[in-house]
Amino acid sequence: MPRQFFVGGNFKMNGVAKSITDIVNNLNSAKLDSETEVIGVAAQNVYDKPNGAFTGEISVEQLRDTKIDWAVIGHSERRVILKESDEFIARKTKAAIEGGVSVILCIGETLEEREANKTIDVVTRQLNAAAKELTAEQWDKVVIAYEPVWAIGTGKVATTEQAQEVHAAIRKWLGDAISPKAKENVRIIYGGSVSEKNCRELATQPDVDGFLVGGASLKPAFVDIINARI
Ligand SMILES: O=C(CO)COP(=O)(O)O
Repeated sequence: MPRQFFVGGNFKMNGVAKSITDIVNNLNSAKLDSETEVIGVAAQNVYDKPNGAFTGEISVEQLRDTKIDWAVIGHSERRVILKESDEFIARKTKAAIEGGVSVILCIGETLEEREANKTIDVVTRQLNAAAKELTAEQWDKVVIAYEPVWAIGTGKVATTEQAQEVHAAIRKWLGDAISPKAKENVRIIYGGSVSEKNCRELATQPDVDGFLVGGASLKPAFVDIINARI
């Protein structure tokens, strides 16, 4: 079975009731590619402990209770601004999956790391941390989002070759470190300045299984990105 194309919108800390209602109404009235999985509502974070005195955090159980069954974990804005470590992100990923919440696990290198030819080392380190916590079967509940930090919110998108090269390396890692099944089935999506202009070409790449869209997900053009394959 081919991997189902997967598109998520990451609104980040943007929007108020009126603007989000407009976005949702636009999506509901648009004709969306029925072969693309567009996730409903996802959390942008979750804590690794089940409950307790952790002011400001949200638990997996609380997400499930509000019918949220996806969480974005490890976004570079949390790694960089909130100083979340690979290990903490891995523990949160495990807690989410064990509690029944699927995870969009974000990884990616900074510009400095890319220029030092460390891209594959960095994404492998980030993935290895998650692999320490998860069983091979639990990777069924993970979508990996490769988001080069230098491409996020900058308008500087990775070229199709740059994206495919890293996605292929991640897929190889899945085979070597997890299982042949994970290599075949885990979706690897790209994020970083995806727009209605560049999405079609990126979507032609064999290991680009979808997108995680920031700024453009707040605009009507998000529909064109969801429909990148038609
Ligand atoms: O961070 C992103 C998605 O998680 C990407 O953001 P932009 O699409 O705004 O570059």
